[in-house]
Amino acid sequence: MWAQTKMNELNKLSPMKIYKFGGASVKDADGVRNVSSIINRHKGNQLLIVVSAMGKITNKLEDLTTAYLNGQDDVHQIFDEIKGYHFNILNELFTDHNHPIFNDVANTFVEIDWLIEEEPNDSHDYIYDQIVSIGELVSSKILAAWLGTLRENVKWLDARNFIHTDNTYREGLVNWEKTEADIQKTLAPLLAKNIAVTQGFIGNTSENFTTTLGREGSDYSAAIFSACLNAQSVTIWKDVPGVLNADPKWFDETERIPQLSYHDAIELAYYGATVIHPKTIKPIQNKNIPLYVRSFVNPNAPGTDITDLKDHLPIPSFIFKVNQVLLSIFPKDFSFIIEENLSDIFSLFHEHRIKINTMLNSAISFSISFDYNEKKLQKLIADLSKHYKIKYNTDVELVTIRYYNQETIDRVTVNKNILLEVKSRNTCQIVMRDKKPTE
Ligand SMILES: Nc1ncnc2c1ncn2[C@@H]1O[C@H](COP(=O)(O)OP(=O)(O)O)[C@@H](O)[C@H]1O
Ligand SMILES: N[C@@H](CC(=O)OP(=O)(O)O)C(=O)O
Repeated sequence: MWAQTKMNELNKLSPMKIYKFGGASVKDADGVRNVSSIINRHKGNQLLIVVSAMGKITNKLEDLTTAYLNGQDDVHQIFDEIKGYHFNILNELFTDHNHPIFNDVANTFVEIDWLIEEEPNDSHDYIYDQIVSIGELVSSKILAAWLGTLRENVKWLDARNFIHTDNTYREGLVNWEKTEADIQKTLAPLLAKNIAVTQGFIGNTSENFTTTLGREGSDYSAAIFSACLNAQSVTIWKDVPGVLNADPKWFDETERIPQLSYHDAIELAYYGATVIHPKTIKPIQNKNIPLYVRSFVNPNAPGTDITDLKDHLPIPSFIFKVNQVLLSIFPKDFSFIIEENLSDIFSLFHEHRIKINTMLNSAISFSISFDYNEKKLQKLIADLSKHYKIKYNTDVELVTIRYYNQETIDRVTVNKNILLEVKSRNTCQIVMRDKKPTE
């Protein structure tokens, strides 16, 4: 009660805002300039900027990790490409090559140099986090340095001093109590006098080792900071005009959703609308903080406001996932699938870190669709086959329609064979594949 009153007072006095910029927004020097000009429109302090690694650098850092762990010859070549990419951006931004940012970035990369000199004896997930986190550290340093040429009171902050996690490397679980305490004690007073640039995606264990929060986790970082600061709002700047009723990469005619409830946003993100990371909404919903999705290409355009709106989505929304596996599991003796079998099956999915996208059970089979990954699939099948008979199809698609009707189902299933269909009151999921020309 006391803490809540104190937080409300703090909020009244210092209405902080959070801006989150993803990799696409800072993929080159023009991107850094554009992002800085968006930030620069904000008057005064009390702004925290959360930034991801530049462009597709996280994928490149993943390649580097794999090459190092496998002892491949191209480790140094991949690392040089990563460094070259960042130094090209720096050279384009800063004419003064004595600017301290050049050394700062070089020193950050030295962490990787030291690591890859040694044999990879630590756990693979630990090594992954130590390498991949460098992407966010470098991008935030570059953005802060460039912003510092445009305005005063810009501070670079290490998110690892605030976001505390357990030691589940690659999927750090946030210690909310410790995180909130540090953010309120140290970050809130700093933001009163500065605007700060920090990293998405990364955290720290109690033993001071870097963790990551799961791929695409920077939106989630922005939500953690917002919730712990009791911020006035959080804005995530994207390459799209807002949340649309389908991914424009797959759908030609999309519509922007101007207002969205937290509830619908959670559902869309959960089913795979990649515009928002699924973990993002809950922390800010708990504090009733509005989430604005805006276009960094057109920063004055209206976008989408995600709030505690009571109305549901005004139009049906579609989420496509390609490259799915549909796997059906049968008891070897053709007995019924019972709770004990389900418990076995779910444990194996959990053990192999496979996220279930949809499932359906019948008397003698249980069918599940999930993202295709050859290695994980083969290991899962090997384990399941000990007790069950397995049938599976790869290369199938999953479409989820929120607020569906027959017309929308007919629209997405033209020339498709439906392999599985699951309906709840508001959501329909269909696993399907292209009809063969003879069908
Ligand atoms: N319903 C949707 N509305 C808008 N964009 C969507 C939707 N579903 C998927 N997307 C995709 O999300 C992308 C933006 O998210 P993402 O690439 O993760 O951003 P960032 O990495 O910059 O944070 C868009 O380019 C778009 O292809
Ligand atoms: N760079 C990390 C974290 C992230 O969220 O990035 P982005 O905001 O560009 O999706 C990743 O690619 O997974």
